[in-house]
Amino acid sequence: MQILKEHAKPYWRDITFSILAVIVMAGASLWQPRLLQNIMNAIIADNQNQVMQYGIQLLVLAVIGLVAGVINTIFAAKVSQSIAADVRANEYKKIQSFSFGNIEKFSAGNLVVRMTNDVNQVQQLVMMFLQSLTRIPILFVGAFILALMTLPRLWWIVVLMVILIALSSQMVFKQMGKFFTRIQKLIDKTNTLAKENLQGVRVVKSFNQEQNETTRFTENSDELTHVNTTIGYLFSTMIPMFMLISYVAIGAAVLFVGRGIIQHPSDLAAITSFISYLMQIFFAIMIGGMMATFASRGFVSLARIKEVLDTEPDLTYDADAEELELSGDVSFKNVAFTYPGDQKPALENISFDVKSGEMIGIVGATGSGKTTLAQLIARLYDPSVGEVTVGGVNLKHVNEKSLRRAVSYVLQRAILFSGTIAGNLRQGNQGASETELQKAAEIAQAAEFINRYDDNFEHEVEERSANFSGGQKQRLSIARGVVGNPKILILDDSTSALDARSEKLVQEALDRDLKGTTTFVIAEKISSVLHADRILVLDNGQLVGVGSHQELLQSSPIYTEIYETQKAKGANA
Ligand SMILES: Nc1ncnc2c1ncn2[C@@H]1O[C@H](COP(=O)(O)OP(=O)(O)OP(=O)(O)O)[C@@H](O)[C@H]1O
Repeated sequence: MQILKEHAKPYWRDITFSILAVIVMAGASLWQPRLLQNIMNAIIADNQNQVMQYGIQLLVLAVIGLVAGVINTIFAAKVSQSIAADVRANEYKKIQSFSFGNIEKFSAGNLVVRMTNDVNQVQQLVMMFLQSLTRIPILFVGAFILALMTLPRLWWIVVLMVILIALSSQMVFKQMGKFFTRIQKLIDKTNTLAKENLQGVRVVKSFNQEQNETTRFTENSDELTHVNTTIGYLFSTMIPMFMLISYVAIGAAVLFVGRGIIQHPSDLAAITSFISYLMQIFFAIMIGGMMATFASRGFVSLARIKEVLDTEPDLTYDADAEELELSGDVSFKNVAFTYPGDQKPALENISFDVKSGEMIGIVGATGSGKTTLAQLIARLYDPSVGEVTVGGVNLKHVNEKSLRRAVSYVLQRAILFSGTIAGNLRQGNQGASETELQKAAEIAQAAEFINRYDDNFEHEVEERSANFSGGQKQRLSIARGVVGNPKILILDDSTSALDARSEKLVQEALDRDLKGTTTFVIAEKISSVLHADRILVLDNGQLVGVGSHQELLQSSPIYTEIYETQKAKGANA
């Protein structure tokens, strides 16, 4: 609720107009039966003048109600759309401040649902609130009082009908509330399944998993349909049930009034207006109940959005930290790191110093902690123990801009964004000139294929970069990494999709053109780091060897074993 209050503040004027319009609407609805009663009495009394007078009043009232309805809808739609847009923007802004760890905790798919489906629910909640929240109580209380005033001796019919409808609607709506929570969870799951399936479409197809994937998705989708249908059934039984109660009430009223109608002819007009009020009470309870149930769905969404907005980024930058030109020196001092929720540390007791301009290879078995180490240099996570410094500055106190300018991290999986090649490369350096783009592309061995396009760097990158091969994506990703001429470049297995010749050309170009840059090359194949100044050998999260290739062959059994195994397989040919 706090979120709604905060986001509603800028729109208080529109909200006031909308609520005023709704009050007028409710007033018009309540006054209509009264006027009809007056018209009928005038007809019975054969007073043509009064019939005309009330008839005109009825017409004016209808127009007022209509205009108020339109005004209410316009303002309610405007306010609900604006609040939803603000909530969505704030959520997006918050998510941008999240660390890797924060995002992993929610999962990307789940965050997308919280920014789309949940925001839509909140928008509907606001709309409903502005259209019905004031109207329903006014209508209920007004119709209740007016019904009693119209035919006071039938008070017991009104009270009995209210009790019966309220009790049965409470039963039905309580049941529905449970289903709405379940629907939300199923929508989350459906989205995750669809996203996983489409993103991993190549795996699905190559492993012939279409049938299994379809079954998994269908089961979930069927359950969603089942819950939605059950809600539909509940509605379809609820409405006739409520109608029955109100018709019995109307029947009773007609019966009791009908007996004395000859003695009291004015009761004929009163009974029509009494019936109208009974119907208004009935609709107020039913719509109020429905609103409360739908609102419960909106409140579930609000709570999910609140969870995102209330999450503190677990990695923040000191706003007062001075912007510096960081050097390429990197130090790890007794660093240990455990992923959130994990028991076992991914890295333990890591210490080393790297000087500007050095080329450092990082090798080790799968899961030994190579990527984790690289992520600590780029400050995607903070170490659990110890400290990491870049250019002599502890990363916990570094200026964010300085760090991003100094460190460029080319990820294991090349990810490009839809747009143009130039747009993607400039993510590494917004102000890069055409010449700088060309230079970066040449280092990454991407110039050759980019220059083959008529539109060169303006060539389009499709969604999920589907129009590029794995090797081309990696080259573009490397080009993006070097275009800013970083002080520190981390290549996390970034040449794995390149043939041996291209890989060698990239390494030679890096040696030649990024001379002062400290380069960390994470590689599965030792052949990729043979020429490194030093190689760090990781094993099960521990640093078990540091030295040149030749030194490690003398000093590190683990390194020698990996090297020999790869040599035997011809991997380093
Ligand atoms: N996001 C994560 N959450 C929890 N545990 C993780 C996460 N990422 C990695 N790990 C765990 O941390 C350990 C080190 O993983 P890391 O990715 O650093 O290894 P790696 O040497 O780079 O492996 P590879 O060569 O396969 O890329 C592994 O045991 C892995 O399961």
